[in-house]
Parts: sequence; structure tokens; C-alpha cells
Amino acid sequence: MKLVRLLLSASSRGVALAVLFGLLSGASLTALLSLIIRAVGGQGGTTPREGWTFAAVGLLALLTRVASQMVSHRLQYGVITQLRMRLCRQLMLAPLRALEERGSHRLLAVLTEDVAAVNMTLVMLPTLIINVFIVVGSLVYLSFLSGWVMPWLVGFIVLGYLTYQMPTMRALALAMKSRHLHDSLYEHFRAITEGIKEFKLHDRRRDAFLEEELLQTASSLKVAQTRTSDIFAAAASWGLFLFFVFIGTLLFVVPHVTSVSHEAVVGYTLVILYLQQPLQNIMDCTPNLNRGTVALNQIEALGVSLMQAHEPASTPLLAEPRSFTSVELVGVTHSYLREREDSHFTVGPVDLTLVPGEIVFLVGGNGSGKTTLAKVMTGLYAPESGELRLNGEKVAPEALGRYRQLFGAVFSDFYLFERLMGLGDEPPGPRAKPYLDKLQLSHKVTLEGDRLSTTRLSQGQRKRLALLTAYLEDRPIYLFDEWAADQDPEFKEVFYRQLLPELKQRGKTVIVISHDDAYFSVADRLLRLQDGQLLGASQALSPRKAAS
Ligand SMILES: Nc1ncnc2c1ncn2[C@@H]1O[C@H](COP(=O)(O)OP(=O)(O)OP(=O)(O)O)[C@@H](O)[C@H]1O
Repeated sequence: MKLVRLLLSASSRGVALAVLFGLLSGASLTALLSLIIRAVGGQGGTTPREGWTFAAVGLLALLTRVASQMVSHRLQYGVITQLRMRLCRQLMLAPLRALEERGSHRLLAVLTEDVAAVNMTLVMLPTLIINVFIVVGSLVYLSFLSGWVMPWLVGFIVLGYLTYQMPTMRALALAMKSRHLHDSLYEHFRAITEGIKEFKLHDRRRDAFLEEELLQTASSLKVAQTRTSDIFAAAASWGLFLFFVFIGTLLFVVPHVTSVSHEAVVGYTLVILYLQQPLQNIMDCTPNLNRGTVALNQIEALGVSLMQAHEPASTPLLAEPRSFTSVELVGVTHSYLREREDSHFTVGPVDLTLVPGEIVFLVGGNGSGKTTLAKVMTGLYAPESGELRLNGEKVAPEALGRYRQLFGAVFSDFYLFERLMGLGDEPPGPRAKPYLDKLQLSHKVTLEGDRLSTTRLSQGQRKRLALLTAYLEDRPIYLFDEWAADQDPEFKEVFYRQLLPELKQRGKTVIVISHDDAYFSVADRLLRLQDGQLLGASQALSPRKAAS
């Protein structure tokens, strides 16, 4: 049902056309069948008129079948594209914390595995529609052939349906289990792609992973999938067996208990034999329908949970904020649940003011909460308590998206885009060139339009490219999370002594998370975090002093 609703929501006209052509195709195939039966059973041979009718109906069956398939293909790929786009939009609008909690492997499993499963289900749509109409058309034809035999047939169909449904319910539960195992499998795939160096350097770790993790999950999946397929195969074979029971009953029992003509018995037998293929096709579609339903449930569950976690819709972005007078964090907190210890790690409550043109260093031991505070400060995490204030005014939840546009940031787990996107209509080349020189990257990277010639660089160089992006964004506040950690001593010196003061001179506020105590003197203010608590000068220097 959910699949039908999905299709209807995409294009009710497309669904109507696909069904109409499917109906015409099914009906013409049934008409062909009745012509065949008449020709086979007829005593006086066939006439040219019947021959022409046969050819015309055959042509109609062919054309409507192709039309139904073509309409269905458009519907199918349209739905899949819509589904992908909708999911990606939902992911991008969801709060960062909600995405982190779900984990990238689960999100990837939905985006790839589930969308592919829905696609597979939709692929068989034309076959399903046409075959359903062949079966329906044949039943209508049979009801005209003999009203007496019809109750027997309906009885068998009901029996077949019920006995098919019972194991199918079990198969659905197994399909759900398989789906959860797929999540684990994606986590393992991530370990392989991201941890390949660690595996290569340690054979015993690799073998333990393969045997104890991957094989365990893959084997459980194999068992669940094999059982599911077994159930469907057994149910389908049972369906075929019922056919022969029906034909046997028709040939050897029905004539003795009701008065039915020989012609009707022959017609029924031929139609039932003919129906075997369409019914087989319908039954073959059932496992896919099941998988598609499970996948769609997963997609919808993710969508619903992300919608619940949605940040309030942002006020339309009229223009990015180009300046500010103050950013304040007032009693702001953020906490993570430590599941194993059943306790929380909390950053804050933090009171902090930032003004334009100052360099603020955020320092502290590993795990003291620097990155977390940076995420709260930049609006990536909404404060759990307390409030953010911009220019003295509280940042309402729906204004958080706009507030974030104040910041240009390079986090330690930054992502480097191959295109410099969203930087305006002008090609970024001329603006980027001086920065490429400044960042000592001109010999490595050029710009072709807005595309970087390469991003296959050392980690330090990639960070410089990320810095280039931040420069071009030209935001009022910059945040660098351990940016200098991968730089050579020479460029570290350039970063701390040249680039940071230059940004400050341009009136930018620069927040630097750093462990480089040799350069702490560059800061106007040093904020020290310890166990999530802020020590040190949380109030801004006066703008005049900051600019000095
Ligand atoms: N996504 C997360 N989910 C749950 N807990 C987290 C998450 N990120 C961080 N933490 C917890 O919050 C604490 C602070 O982490 P954070 O990354 O803010 O520290 P940090 O000071 O930036 O550390 P480092 O100097 O090592 O980068 C850590 O002890 C960690 O247990």
C-alpha cells in the first residue's frame, strides 16, 4: 500500500496511464487466449476474419504492453529521483547532532540499500500490472465460459492466497531482520574502507575482523536471506501444486458432481495452464514487494525521525550577515550521553562574548570539549540550555541557520569540495589566485572555472585548500580547529604570525583551537577548557584594545 501511495504522490496521472495500458494489455492477451481456445475447439476450422482479428488483437497487446512499460519506467525513475532528493534534503536540514547520533553507516544504508530495494520493486511494476490484469481478465472470461466451475476456482484461489500469506508474514519478519543486519554490514564496510591501512599493517587484526565481525554478520544475513528465499520458493511451489490439484479436480471430480460441458472443461484447463506463467510472475514479484515495503518503512522511519529532529525552518536567507557587533553565549550548555557509563559529558554552562577584530585561542587537554564548544558557538549544535545572542538579541531557533552564516570554519575533520560552490556568479579564479600564492599552493593547484585541479594532496596541503575556501567565503568570524597541527614548522609560523594577524587587521574575529603553546602569545584572549568548563577571560576585550 505504501508503495502505491508513493507512486500516487509522485504522479497520479502516470499511475492511471500505467494501469490503463496494463489493463488494455491484459485484456487483449485474454482476448487472444479466448480466440485461441475458440480456434482450437472449433469444428469447422478458422476463417480469415478470425485471423485478422487475432492479428489486430495481438498488435494491440504488443503496443499496450510497450506503452505500459514505458509509462512505468518514467514513473519508476521519477519516484526514485524524488525519493533520493527528498532524503538528501531531509539529511541536510536535520540537526548535526541528530545525524551524528544515527551514524553515517546507517544513513548510507538507507540512501543506497533501501532506495535500491524500492527501485527493484518498482522495476517489476509493469510486469505486475499486466499480469494482474491477465489473471483478472481470464477469470472474467472463465466466468462466462461456465458459472458452475467458477466457485471451485474461487475456492482454490482463496485457499492459495491464505496458505501463501501465512509463510509470507514470517518472511516479512526475516526481511526486517536482514535489513538490520545490512546496517551492521555497512558499518563493517566503513571499517574496511577507512581502516584499510590498519588492517594491512596487522594481519591478525584483519583476520580477527574478518572472522569475528564480518563473517558473523554476513553469515547471519546469509541465513536470514536463505530462509526468506526458501519460504517464498516453498510458497510458490505450493501455489503450483494447487494448480494441478485444481486441474485434477476439474477433470476428474467436477464433471461427476455438476453438469458442466466438455467445452467448458477444456477451456478452463487451457486457461488455467496458460495462467500458470502470469501467476508465477506475480508470485515472483512478492519477495521484491516485501523487500520494497521493508525498505520504504526504513526510509519513512528515517524521514519521520529527521523531521521530528528538524530545526525550525530558517527564515529566508535574504543576504548573508556581513558583519556583527557582538556574539554572546549566555549560560550555554551541550551534553553527550556516555552510553556505556550511563553518564553525560557536559560542556558549560559557558558565558562568552566575541567582538569583531580579536584573536581568541581555545585551548585545553584532549577531550576537554573544545570542538564541542566550537560547534555550539558556530550554531552547529543548538544550545541545550542558555542562549546565543547576536548583536545583543537572542538567536531564535528559526534564526540559527542564518546565524551560522557568520562563520567560516575549518574543523579538524573538514571536508574538501572539489568545486568552489556558492561563491557568487563571478568565477572565483582571480580572487583565489593571491590566496593560492599566500598558501604556497600555486605550484600544486589551479582553478578550472570553479573546479580545483586536484584535491589529491598531503593532509597539510588539503587543510590549506580548506583555508582557501574559508578565505573566499569571507565571513566575519573564522574558526580553525587544530588547523596548524598538520603544517610544517615553517608554515605554522606563517599561519600564526602572518595569516591570523592579517585576518584580525581586516576586522575578522578568529577563534583558534590549538595545542601550539609556543604561539599562545598571538592570542588577544586565551580561553582554557577543562572537563567542559571554561576558565579564563570569557569577556571580550574592548574592540579598541582588540584592534591594537
Ligand atoms: N559525537 C559525539 N558523541 C558522543 N560524545 C562525544 C561526541 N563528540 C565528542 N564527544 C565526547 O565529548 C568530549 C569532548 O570532545 P571534544 O571533541 O569536544 O574534545 P576536544 O577538546 O576537542 O578534544 P581534542 O583536543 O582531542 O580534539 C569527549 O570526551 C567525547 O567523549
